[in-house]
Amino acid sequence: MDAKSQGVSEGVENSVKELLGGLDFETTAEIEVPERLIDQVIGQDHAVEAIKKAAVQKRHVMLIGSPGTGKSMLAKAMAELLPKEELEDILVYPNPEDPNQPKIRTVPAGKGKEIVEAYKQEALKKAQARNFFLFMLVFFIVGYAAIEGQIIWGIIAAAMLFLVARYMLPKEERNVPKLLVNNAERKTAPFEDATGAHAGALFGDVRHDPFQSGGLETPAHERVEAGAIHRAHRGVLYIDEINTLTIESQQKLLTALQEKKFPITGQSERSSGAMVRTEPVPCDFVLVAAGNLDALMGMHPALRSRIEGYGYEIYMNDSMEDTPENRRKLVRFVAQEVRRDGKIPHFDRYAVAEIIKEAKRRAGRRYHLTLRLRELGGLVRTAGDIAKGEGASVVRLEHVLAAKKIARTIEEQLADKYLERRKDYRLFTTEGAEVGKVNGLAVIGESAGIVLPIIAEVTPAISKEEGRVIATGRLQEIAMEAVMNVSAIIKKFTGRDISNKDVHIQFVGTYEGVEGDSASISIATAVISAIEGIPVDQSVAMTGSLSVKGEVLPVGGVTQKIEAAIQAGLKKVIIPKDNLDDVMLDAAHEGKIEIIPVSRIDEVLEHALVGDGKEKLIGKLRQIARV
Ligand SMILES: Nc1ncnc2c1ncn2[C@@H]1O[C@H](COP(=O)(O)OP(=O)(O)OP(=O)(O)O)[C@@H](O)[C@H]1O
Repeated sequence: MDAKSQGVSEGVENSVKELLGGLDFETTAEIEVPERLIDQVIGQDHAVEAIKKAAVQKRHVMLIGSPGTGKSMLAKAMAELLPKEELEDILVYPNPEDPNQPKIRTVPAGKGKEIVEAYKQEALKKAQARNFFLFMLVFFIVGYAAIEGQIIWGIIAAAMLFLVARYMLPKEERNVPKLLVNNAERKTAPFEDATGAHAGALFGDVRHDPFQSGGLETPAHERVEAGAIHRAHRGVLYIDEINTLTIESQQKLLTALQEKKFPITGQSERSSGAMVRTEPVPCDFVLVAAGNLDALMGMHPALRSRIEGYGYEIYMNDSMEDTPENRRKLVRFVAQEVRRDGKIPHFDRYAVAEIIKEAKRRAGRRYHLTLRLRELGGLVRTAGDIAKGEGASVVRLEHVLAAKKIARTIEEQLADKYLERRKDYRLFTTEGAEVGKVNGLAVIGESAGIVLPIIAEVTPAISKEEGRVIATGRLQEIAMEAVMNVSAIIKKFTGRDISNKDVHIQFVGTYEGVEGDSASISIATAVISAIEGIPVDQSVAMTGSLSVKGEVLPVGGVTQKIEAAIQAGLKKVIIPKDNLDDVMLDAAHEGKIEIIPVSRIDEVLEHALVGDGKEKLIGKLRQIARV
């Protein structure tokens, strides 16, 4: 469908084209996706280079960074780069000299299965010959007894013979080796994700045998189970949140890394498996350890230094620059995710543009695109599911917008609830004018905006020596500092001596998680309004930090704050001029509020205050500012 038939104006079409980095396509079905996983990784060029080098040199890698930026994807990609020809199968054999120390053999990949099959055939042949002999013997005994008229005794004798043969004679199948690690069907080197694995799953285990004698027991070698370190032999072992492994496990991991082989023994001390210990089992893997910065703290120093000394440590990017090239990569990302999912339809260009807009919004940084691509991929899938549910053959803009409503973060959902509750109590007003009351804006968590009303009252000082600034509501330290700065400005700009006054500032209904000094222009406005007795327009919301010179400085989360103001029904929003480029409203919010960029406090007051006295005050402020 072209722009005209979708009723899209030329202006919108141009901005979509810009968002798509100039790419021209109808749906993502036309976008080429590279074959290899490593070429699909977006925005982590440094990590990709290191992984490629590490794969050639078989080095260990440590990836540190935020969740969902592609750490496990890189580890998987590394497994694809390792040579498949070197893969081996690992077999465990019974040891006639010491049954508790099974033997270990390696053979080229694919051979293991053949060997086990051959042993089984051999055992079957022997068993068949023995059973035939046994059958003949029973037949003769019973036959002979029948001739002698002693059939009952004959049957008893035959049964006993059968039991003896069953339990006493050696069983050929007990000598069949077990295939511990089977690489026959592999198309690439193994990738083992051992995140959160307990010791048994990581280092292998020997199962407990409830029947330990009398010919009923399962031979030790059959009870041996390989661990992730063994299955990762000649491939990649990936462990996320490496610091959550016990120190003992990290120590063992270090030994396995150094020795490149590690015997398997029963992990549970009181089980019969604990007596069994195999010969060392090969585990020549590349370790890709991952985690956030905390992971480094909780890591065994020797293990860390092993990786440092024999590999690469990489810090993952959280965002990438917003360039046409990188936007094109995100277009490819949508195509990749659609193909990977396999069940959702492809996206049309407007839907992809909205995803890229969201990537800008989520970056939380000017001129950047987010690289928390797992979350963005979640949005892609939700939009796909909605489209599919409707029976649509392509995912369109409306599906992405609907998905954005569903795929809200916990913080955003919390903000919704907060807003709902506050509507009940009407903690803020959206019309009229009031003295000393301002609709400030704040963010909770990283992703949700809220309206944060601020009230200021000025009273004669209680203390005889000097007035004080008293802040109530649960203010965090930074906000408290903002209050202090503001009082300095007030003294300077109002020209009034407030040293004999107490200024009370209340953050209405604040709760944990609100922080930052982004409320300082709101505080200043509320206090100035209270001192001068000039009312504040309640249909205005504002955010911005204030310097002691009266400049309005940029703050974080403007988009989310503006969205909160729109949802609260406010008409105008004052933001720092420097934040104008950070505003990334989606289609549902665009044009719903008047955005006023400002760079000085007098501009804030110009737009926020109403009534007499206003012009005089602002004139005075400007005069002071010029001095
Ligand atoms: N840099 C990237 N390039 C392309 N796709 C990505 C990237 N990062 C994440 N993805 C997508 O998100 C999915 C999840 O990412 P992945 O599991 O690799 O994240 P992670 O960093 O290992 O997160 P965690 O530490 O929480 O496990 C990937 O399978 C892929 O679809």
